[in-house]
Amino acid sequence: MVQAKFWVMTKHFDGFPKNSDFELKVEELPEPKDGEVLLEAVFLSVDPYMRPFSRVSMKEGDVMIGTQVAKVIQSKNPAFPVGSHVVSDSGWRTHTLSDGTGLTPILPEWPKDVSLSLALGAIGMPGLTAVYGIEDVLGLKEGETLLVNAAAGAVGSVVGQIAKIKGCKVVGSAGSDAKVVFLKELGFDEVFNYKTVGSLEEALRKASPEGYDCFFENVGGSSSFIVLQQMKNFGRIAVCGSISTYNDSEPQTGPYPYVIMIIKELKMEGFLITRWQHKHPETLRRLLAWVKEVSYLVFMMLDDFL
Ligand SMILES: NC(=O)C1=CN([C@@H]2O[C@H](COP(=O)(O)OP(=O)(O)OC[C@H]3O[C@@H](n4cnc5c(N)ncnc54)[C@H](OP(=O)(O)O)[C@@H]3O)[C@@H](O)[C@H]2O)C=CC1
Ligand SMILES: CCCCC/C=C\CC(=O)/C=C/C=C/C=C/[C@@H](O)CCCC(=O)O
Repeated sequence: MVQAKFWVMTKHFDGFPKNSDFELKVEELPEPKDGEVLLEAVFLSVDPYMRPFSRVSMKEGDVMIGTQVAKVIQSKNPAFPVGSHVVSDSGWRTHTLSDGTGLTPILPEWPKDVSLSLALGAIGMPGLTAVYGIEDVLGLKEGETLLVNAAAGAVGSVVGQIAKIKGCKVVGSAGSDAKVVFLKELGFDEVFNYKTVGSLEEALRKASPEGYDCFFENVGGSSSFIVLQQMKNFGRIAVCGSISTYNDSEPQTGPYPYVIMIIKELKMEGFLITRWQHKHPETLRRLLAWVKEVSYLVFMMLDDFL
C-alpha cells in the first residue's frame, strides 16, 4: 500500500488561476496486479496549455492534467522494470498505478549527467514542438532570419538554438534583462526586453532592418499585429501559442491582420504537436544528440577557462 497525494481542479479557472481553484487530496493505492506498475513522480511539469485545455478536457473534481517523469517503484510488467524511468501523462500526482498504456520509457542512451527533467523540456514536449514548428510548419532555411517571442521559455529557447544550428539569424524577445543575458549566452544574435524597449516596432526594425522571413509565435495578442508589419514579403508564421490570451475571460478583439497579410502575401499556420506523434521517437533522439553536443561544448569551454 502506498499513499498517493494528488491535486484536483475543484473549480474551472476564471481569469488567472487561484490557489482556491485547487485542492490537495490523498488516497491509498493497492499493490500492482499482473501487468501493472506503480510509479513515483520525480518531476512534474506546469505548461501553458493546461490553462486552455482544462476548460475543454477537464471537469471540476478531476486530477490536474500534466506530464511527469516518474520512477517505476513496483512492477508486475516486464516492459517497465523497477528502477527504470518513464514519461507519463499522470497529471499532478505523487504516485500512479498504471497498466503501461501511454508510458514512454526514457531513451536508453540518456546520459547519466543529463537531468531527467529535460524529458519535460528540451528533450520532451516543448523541444518536439520547437522542431516541428521550425521544420514542418516554417520550413526554415539556412540564411533566413527568424523571430521568436517568449524566447526564454521552454519552447522559445529551443527554437532559437535549433535555428542557429540551421545557420539562421535569430532574434528573440523576452520579458526581463536576465532573460536577455541568458538568450545571448545561448547564441541568439539579437535579443530585446519587450517590456522596456518603448516601441516594439523600433526594436524589431533595429534587430533586423531587412525584416523577418519567419516568425515563431508563442504569445499572441495585439503585439503580433506589429510583428506582421515587420515581416518580409512571403514571410511565414508558425502560430504555436497565444499565452498572453489564455487567462482572458472575454476574447480580445482586433486589430485585424488581413490587409497586411494580403499586401505582404504572408503564410500563417497554426499547429499542435500531436500532429507529428508518429515522429516523436526519432525526433527525441535528435534532440538528445543536440543536448549532448551542447554539453560537450560547454565542458570544452569550461576546460579552456580553467
Ligand atoms: N502548439 C503546440 O503544440 C504547443 C504550443 N505551446 C505554446 O508555446 C508557448 C510557449 O510555451 P512554453 O515555452 O512551454 O512556455 P513557458 O512557460 O516556458 O514560458 C512562457 C513565457 O511566456 C511569456 N509570456 C509572454 N506574455 C505572457 C503573458 N501575458 N502571460 C504569461 N506569460 C507570458 C513569459 O516570458 P516573458 O517574461 O519573456 O514574457 C513566460 O515566461 C505557449 O503559448 C504554449 O501554449 C507549447 C507546447 C506545444
Ligand atoms: C483547446 C484549446 C487549445 C488552445 C491552444 C492552446 C495551446 C497550445 C498548446 O500549448 C498546446 C500544447 C499541447 C500539448 C500536448 C501535450 C500532450 O503531449 C500531453 C497532454 C498531457 C495530459 O493530457 O495529461
